[in-house]
Amino acid sequence: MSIQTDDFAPASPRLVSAAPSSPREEAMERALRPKLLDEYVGQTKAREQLEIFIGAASKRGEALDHVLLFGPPGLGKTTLSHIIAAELGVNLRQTSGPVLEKPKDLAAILTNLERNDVLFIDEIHRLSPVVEEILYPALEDYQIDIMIGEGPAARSIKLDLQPFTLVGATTRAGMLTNPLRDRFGIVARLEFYTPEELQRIVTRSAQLLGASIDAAGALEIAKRSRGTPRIANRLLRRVRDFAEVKGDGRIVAELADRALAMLDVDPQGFDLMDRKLLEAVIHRFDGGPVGLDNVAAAIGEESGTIEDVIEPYLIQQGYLQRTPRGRIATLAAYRHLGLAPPASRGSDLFDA
Ligand SMILES: Nc1ncnc2c1ncn2[C@@H]1O[C@H](COP(=O)(O)OP(=O)(O)OP(=O)(O)O)[C@@H](O)[C@H]1O
Ligand SMILES: [Mg+2]
Repeated sequence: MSIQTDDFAPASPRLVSAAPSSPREEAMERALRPKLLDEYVGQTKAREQLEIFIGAASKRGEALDHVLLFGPPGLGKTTLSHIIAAELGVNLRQTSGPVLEKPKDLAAILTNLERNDVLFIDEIHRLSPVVEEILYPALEDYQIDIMIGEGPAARSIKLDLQPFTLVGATTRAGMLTNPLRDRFGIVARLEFYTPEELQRIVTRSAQLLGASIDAAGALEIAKRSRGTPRIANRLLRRVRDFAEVKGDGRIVAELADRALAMLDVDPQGFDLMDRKLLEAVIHRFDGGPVGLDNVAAAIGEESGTIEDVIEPYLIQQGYLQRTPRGRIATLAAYRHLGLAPPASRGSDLFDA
């Protein structure tokens, strides 16, 4: 009997979590992934940079400079790494920081790369220091030093590699060591998408899924997706289910609104977790400033998850501020929760 891996997914994964929630969802994502730069919506700055550098490298028949992609989960880092390889017309070899336990794991991959191939290392901030060490000469001179033999007879030999491009992805650029960061010639920071960009993504995905949607329906989903394509595609699938059961299958704004309200995704795209975080800062810590660890303890969430997944969007949207003294809830947060801001607060803290 075959086992459905989906059965092991948490019973109710956070609907607007930016992380993929199940193997089934990952398969769906692969199907919706744009394959070429032209289909990749938004991220104008990163796209323009890459277009030029990829064009130039291809023209010269050289390997593209090493690329670092960073930004919150679900914004398209993995997608972009596949596109880079496809645009260069080379193979993509994919691995991740935590998978590469020993130097020889990385050496095996490096020595098997063909000329100008792309090596994609996801979660590159989690490389172990010994593995990172052999990466430096590989990136700089396309060479690695490996040890052969053991004990007193052991010696190190240099091996030449084919020229290649490392594409590193991370949600935490701040956790990269300086020597590693310095070795990337191209650094692209992925930004949250605008509602209009997400509307294009939702429309395209609906087409691929054979779902019927109008422009306003797509925009309603887009506005409630926390600036994140992964969430937009997930909400689209849920709304489509709703449309098939409660409507005539067509996704229009009013139906999308009803479906998302039922799923507890509010008009800003915030879910229970976002509201819990803002409420904790306001009610338990008088609006802040409060340290990350205290917030984490108050809402029972890991501080890493708060920092990488929950708070970047709240900060970008101006609901939360990160200051040296801790997190502060802004006036917008009070308003969003229907609360009166404390009179004692200087209004200079808040954006008007
Ligand atoms: N620019 C884009 N245009 C269209 N679709 C996109 C774009 N970026 C991402 N997507 C969609 O969002 C999904 C998630 O993207 P992806 O897996 O590349 O994110 P990620 O940044 O690698 O996330 P993580 O940090 O979790 O690894 C993809 O399946 C893809 O369909
Ligand atoms: Mg990824």
